[in-house]
Amino acid sequence: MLREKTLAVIGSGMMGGALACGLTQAGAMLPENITLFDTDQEKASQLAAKVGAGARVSDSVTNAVAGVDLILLAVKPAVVSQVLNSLTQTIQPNQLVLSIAAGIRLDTMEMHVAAGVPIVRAMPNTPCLVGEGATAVCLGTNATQDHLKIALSLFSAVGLTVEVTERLMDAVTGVSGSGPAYVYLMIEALTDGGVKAGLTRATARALAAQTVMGSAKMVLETGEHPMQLKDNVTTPGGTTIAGVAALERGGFRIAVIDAVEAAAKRAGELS
Ligand SMILES: NC(=O)C1=CN([C@@H]2O[C@H](COP(=O)(O)OP(=O)(O)OC[C@H]3O[C@@H](n4cnc5c(N)ncnc54)[C@H](OP(=O)(O)O)[C@@H]3O)[C@@H](O)[C@H]2O)C=CC1
Ligand SMILES: O=C(O)[C@@H]1CCC=N1
Repeated sequence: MLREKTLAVIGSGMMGGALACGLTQAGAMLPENITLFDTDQEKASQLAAKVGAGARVSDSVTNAVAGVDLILLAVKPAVVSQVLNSLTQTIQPNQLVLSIAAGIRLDTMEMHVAAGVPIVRAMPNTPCLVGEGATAVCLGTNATQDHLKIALSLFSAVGLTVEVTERLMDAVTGVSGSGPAYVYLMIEALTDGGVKAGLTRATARALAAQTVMGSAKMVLETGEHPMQLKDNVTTPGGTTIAGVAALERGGFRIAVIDAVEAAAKRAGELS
């Protein structure tokens, strides 16, 4: 179903790039069905080369979206309304707008499109690039179950996808939209710890990243509570409990909770 669709990606930055490349790498979309637009045309051309042979670059946002099935808004939140305003006459109700902008609500976007245009709001994350994204979607007033199916098939091609009510989108942004950054800090810190303990940086980084990936897979695949999985690692009187105690002394858990809360609050401010 998705492979026959045409897609315009507006904004060739980190997330537009992660989705466009992730979708073609997964074989979910054909490069020749993807048109890229960015105010910096060179950036769009560089992305097109990564998306694959046949990916198009448009010289204007109007030309990019005219007649395509799907329009992915991957610009910064502050310019979403401006981009939609410039396209009010162009976007038709038989097209589907997908916005990934943090904080920008459906009702705000609906004010800038013609009557009947369906919009799906989504919050993906950068691991979509490697098919391991986590995305939440919610439907605008004119979006039907068919539009939901299309959105789910698009984001599910590059990872896990859930549907939430819109009031939870800022929370999603705090957990999984921004979450990869917290995990990278953890990987970097684990790596530094390994280097401090005598490992080469390359070895420490590989071990740290694989440990994060393996631990995440254990949570997803065993269905066990993370606390149980943690207990399974902590041999009585052993090494792990010494490390866990050090993390608790450093306020690790509350620091992560505060990070999610701060990011969610910031998403709310962007609206
Ligand atoms: N990065 C992430 O992990 C995630 C980001 N998002 C959302 O995705 C969106 C994009 O974020 P991100 O990719 O990080 O940002 P980037 O700045 O990397 O990408 C946005 C791109 O859009 C370009 N741009 C600016 N104005 C226009 C315009 N009018 N028309 C077309 N292109 C334009 C920007 O150019 P210039 O740099 O010159 O402004 C830039 O190249 C944001 O709304 C963000 O909230 C959602 C989930 C995760
Ligand atoms: O930092 C940001 O605002 C975007 C939204 C979620 C991840 N990156």
